[in-house]
Amino acid sequence: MPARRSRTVSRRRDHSRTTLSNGYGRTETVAGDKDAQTASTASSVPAQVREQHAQLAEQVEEHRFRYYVKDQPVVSDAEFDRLLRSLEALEEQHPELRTPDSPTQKVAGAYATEFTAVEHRERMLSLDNAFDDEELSAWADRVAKDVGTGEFHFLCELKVDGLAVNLTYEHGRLTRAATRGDGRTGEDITPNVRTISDIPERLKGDRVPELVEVRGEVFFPMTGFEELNARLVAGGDKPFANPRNAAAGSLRQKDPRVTASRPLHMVVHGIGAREGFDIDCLSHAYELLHEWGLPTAQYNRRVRGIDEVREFIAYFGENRHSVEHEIDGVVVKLDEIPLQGRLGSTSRAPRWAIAWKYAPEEVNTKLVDIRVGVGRTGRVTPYACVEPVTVAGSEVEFATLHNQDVVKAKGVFIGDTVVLRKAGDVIPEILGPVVDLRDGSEREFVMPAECPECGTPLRPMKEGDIDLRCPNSRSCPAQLRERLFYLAGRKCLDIENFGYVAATALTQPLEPAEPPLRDESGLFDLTVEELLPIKSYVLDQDTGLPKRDPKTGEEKIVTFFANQKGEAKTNTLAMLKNIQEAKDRPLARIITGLSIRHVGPVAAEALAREFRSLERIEEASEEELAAVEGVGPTIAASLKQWFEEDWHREILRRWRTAGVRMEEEGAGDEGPRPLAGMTVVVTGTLQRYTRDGAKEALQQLGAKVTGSVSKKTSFVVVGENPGSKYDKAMQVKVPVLNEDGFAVLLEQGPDAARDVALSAEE
Ligand SMILES: NC(=O)c1ccc[n+]([C@@H]2O[C@H](COP(=O)([O-])OP(=O)(O)OC[C@H]3O[C@@H](n4cnc5c(N)ncnc54)[C@H](O)[C@@H]3O)[C@@H](O)[C@H]2O)c1
Ligand SMILES: [Zn+2]
Repeated sequence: MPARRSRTVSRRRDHSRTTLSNGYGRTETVAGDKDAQTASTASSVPAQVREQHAQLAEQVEEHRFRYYVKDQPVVSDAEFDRLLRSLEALEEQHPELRTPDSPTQKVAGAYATEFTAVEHRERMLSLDNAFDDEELSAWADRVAKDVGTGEFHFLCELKVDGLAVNLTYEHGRLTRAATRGDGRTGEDITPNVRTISDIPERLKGDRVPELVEVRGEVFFPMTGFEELNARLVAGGDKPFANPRNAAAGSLRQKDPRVTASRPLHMVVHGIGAREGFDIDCLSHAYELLHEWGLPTAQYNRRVRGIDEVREFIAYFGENRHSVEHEIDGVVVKLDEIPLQGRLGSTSRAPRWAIAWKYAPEEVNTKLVDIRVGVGRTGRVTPYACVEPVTVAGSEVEFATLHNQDVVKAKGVFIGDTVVLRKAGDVIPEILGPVVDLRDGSEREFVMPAECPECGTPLRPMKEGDIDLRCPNSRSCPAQLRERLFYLAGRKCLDIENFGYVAATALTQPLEPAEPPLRDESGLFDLTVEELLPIKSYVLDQDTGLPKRDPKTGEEKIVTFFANQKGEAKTNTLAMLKNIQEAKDRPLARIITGLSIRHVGPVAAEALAREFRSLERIEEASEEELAAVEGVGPTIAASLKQWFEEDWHREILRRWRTAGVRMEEEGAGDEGPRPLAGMTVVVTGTLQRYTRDGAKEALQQLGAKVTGSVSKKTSFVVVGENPGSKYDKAMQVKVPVLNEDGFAVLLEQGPDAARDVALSAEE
């Protein structure tokens, strides 16, 4: 890099006024006072409009400075885009205001004094945006018109949300890397970029060019973001508000060792100055760059017409999160390079490309409070209450925070402005705080010592657990309500007309004093007479707090089961009928509904398949439980603990008395169970049975099928290519059956099978 090209920026604070003076040099300015004065004397634009324009321009400049130079924006991209759009609209009405100095006319960005300023050989531009289909079509029409009669293609690319870099390769060697800066001059970040493993130091192959400027986006993968913030906070440093800022902040470091410690990646999305090779299309250029070892995008698609562009946009609108980096849109480009030249560029953006923006998934909002909720297994989880905002099409008021360590790791304080993200159907989450907006009034979250609903002191279930729990599992109103709601829900008994309000009313009525249910044992004994007098709050499912009437502000109280005449509502009768019908649900659903810690639908299925009745599960030893595929030691221990509680066994007793079927259908009436109590392991490939088929045949006869061989194993059945289980069986002297021996076991029973078993001595 020739020295005459570089200079530090501090000396470049020349014409007109800057909006911020904090030691950073800035090339961007709002229209200087002098311009404004000359213009105001000669123009018809009212002073008020002029003032409004100046203010807007200043705001835009300030936000750009915070975004590009400080890597700490204080507003969301959507908010920023709105500001810029209003500025453009104002200039549309009053074209005189659109001076070359206006922020609408320039490539946004600047360069900080910490870095050496370097000039790009070819300018780096921004992109024009399309926010709706009309804007997209207008652009495409214009391209078609300017291209004329010739054939052309669109190249669709993902718009990676990171920061732009320019890599200069001379004779195949990386000689310089720079940020975009103001488009002409960027910051020299060569040592930092050399630490990114995606970016080759030398280009591969024997056709490397004399010179090429490669443009791309450096990004921070979503998966590494939480970890980075946790690390920063633990070290007393400020967390980043989102992955984009983390990428920019990590790359723009004085000390490249810091950059090296961050998991940065790059995707190539353009080409600048070049010598020593020719290309006809951008897509071909990417192929070349790929051959040279550069990280080109894998999702680009070259298409013929705007309809195919729309398909691409729609596809990635749906599959936005299948990509390893954040995307905020799609960039559509004219692929043919000579035609690009014919269309040319404005002062800030090429006319041959446009960026389609997807609806933003990130917004800034205020973190009003952090409260805790109690789940059905007693786990107490902090959640964020934010000033309501609309994001990804829905209004968000709460975001999950998982546990107190997560709150700490995110580095957020109550009172912070935070970046909230809602991606698709995913539960909203808080990414990070906007540290630059703190005023000192923010306070750290402290985990409460007591259950917010029953006042019992919270504690970890066992030593070393991060999660705190309310140990009052039987009568903590929150736990009981959540358990009942879950029990009645889709995954379990699937009782219609039994939702959160019913669960609340049955367990914590305001009237009468005595609730119909003190735990779930009485569920099947409920009578209509008990339900009619009940009055209760309507609790918010997210917070557990009473909902209020929006008009009066008063807490809502409902008579949920009776109509105004005091008679049962249709829904109430339907609910009671549905409860009775639920007695016949499959065993797995009943098990799931017990809210045994760690026992979800999958484990419940495995247990039901293996033991076929709740009684047998209760009788099984911890070892036997753990041996079941899909169960394992944690769940086995949890099951044992659960059955130790008297009130848990009482639930089962009362349900049984009420007629709940606690056995697998057909259990008990499938005839003799000659293999009851036996444990069998199947290994290797059998000819006449699939693995599952063999298992089922054994289970029907009462045997338990497990995955590991021990002294207690009754038989090991071996097919072709058995593994170490066969050796183990020989070692511990368990009878081994080949496929014929297996048939004997199924048809004639264990004694006959023992006679035909292969023994260790053989
Ligand atoms: N929150 C704030 O305060 C704030 C301030 C300034 C800018 N911004 C945000 O920054 C963006 C505007 O920045 P901009 O002027 O760089 O324009 P832009 O992001 O709309 O488009 C240009 C940039 O897109 C990037 N890009 C990603 N994928 C690309 C691809 N496949 N092909 C070509 N380019 C690709 C390049 O880095 C290029 O420089 C907006 O999203 C804006 O909201 C936010
Ligand atoms: Zn409690």
